[in-house]
Amino acid sequence: MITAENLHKRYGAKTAVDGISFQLQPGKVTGFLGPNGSGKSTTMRMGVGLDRPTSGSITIDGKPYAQHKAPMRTVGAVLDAGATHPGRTGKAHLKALAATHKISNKRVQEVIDLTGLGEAAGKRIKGYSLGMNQRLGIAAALLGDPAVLIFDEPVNGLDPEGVRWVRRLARDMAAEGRTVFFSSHLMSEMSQTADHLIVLGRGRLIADAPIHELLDAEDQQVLVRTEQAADLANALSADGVTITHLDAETLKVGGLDPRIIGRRALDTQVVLHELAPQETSLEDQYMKLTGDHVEYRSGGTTQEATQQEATQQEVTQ
Ligand SMILES: Nc1ncnc2c1ncn2[C@@H]1O[C@H](COP(=O)(O)OP(=O)(O)OP(=O)(O)O)[C@@H](O)[C@H]1O
Repeated sequence: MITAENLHKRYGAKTAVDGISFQLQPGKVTGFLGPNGSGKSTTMRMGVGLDRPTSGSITIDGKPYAQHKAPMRTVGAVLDAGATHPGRTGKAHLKALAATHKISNKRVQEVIDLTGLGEAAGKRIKGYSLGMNQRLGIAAALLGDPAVLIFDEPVNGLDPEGVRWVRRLARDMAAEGRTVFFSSHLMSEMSQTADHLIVLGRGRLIADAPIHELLDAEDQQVLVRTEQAADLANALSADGVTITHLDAETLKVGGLDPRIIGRRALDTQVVLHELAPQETSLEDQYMKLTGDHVEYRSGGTTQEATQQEATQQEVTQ
């Protein structure tokens, strides 16, 4: 279990993490989302003792990382997959790490097999592709068979097969009862991998919820097709209901459950040709949540920026 309590980190005048609290549960993949510079890596680094909180705490199973006697057996982390000795072979690197925790060579071979490093394990790390480096980082994290896994952007630079592999690994590890904390800014990745999401914006917590809640909580839109669009719009109109006429026979309805729309149509003898709830994508949801918390914005027109701000206002209202 990973617990953050009022965690702060400042670098000089820069506040990287601004008073966040959360508790991650075992048996779940928790996705850690946020725009560039929002404090994800800093939080993870503090989790494994590579950075010290300015105030507050982050603990693993009730203790700061550094106080665990055999940290590799408690937490496996992939924070900077490139942090290896380039002249060593992957296997030598893993053996050296294993030796620090009295982990057997048998286990070294197990993680080599588990991560699909295969023959590459016998080659020097300097010749590794980004994907091989990621696999090596993950192999190192798994060496101590830890109950907590912290992966910072583990799918970065991986090919589609590699991405699928990491996704499956994260799910399998959680299914075994481990706590899996996984950062990415690929929303599609999160929607397929995470059970729970923690979203940061400019160092602050802006969401901490099961993924389905983030998707369902949104005012779901329902597409309705009928030749009696005007009659149906009349029957549905009420406070809190938004109705957009997309064309003469198509309405987009917000603020009403599709079952209620169907029931009203029946009551008013309107024949429906289509009644289709529109999926809110995690991507949309994420843009809405973080719209106001982006530190590094890519060049866009003023209109785009204004629209983004308008969207944010809708969310906060
Ligand atoms: N060692 C450091 N010294 C000074 N500022 C830092 C340091 N590390 C991080 N920062 C700043 O803290 C903020 C948070 O950075 P962090 O790397 O944690 O964000 P992130 O969410 O992981 O971003 P990304 O998705 O780009 O990796 C950024 O503004 C960053 O520039």
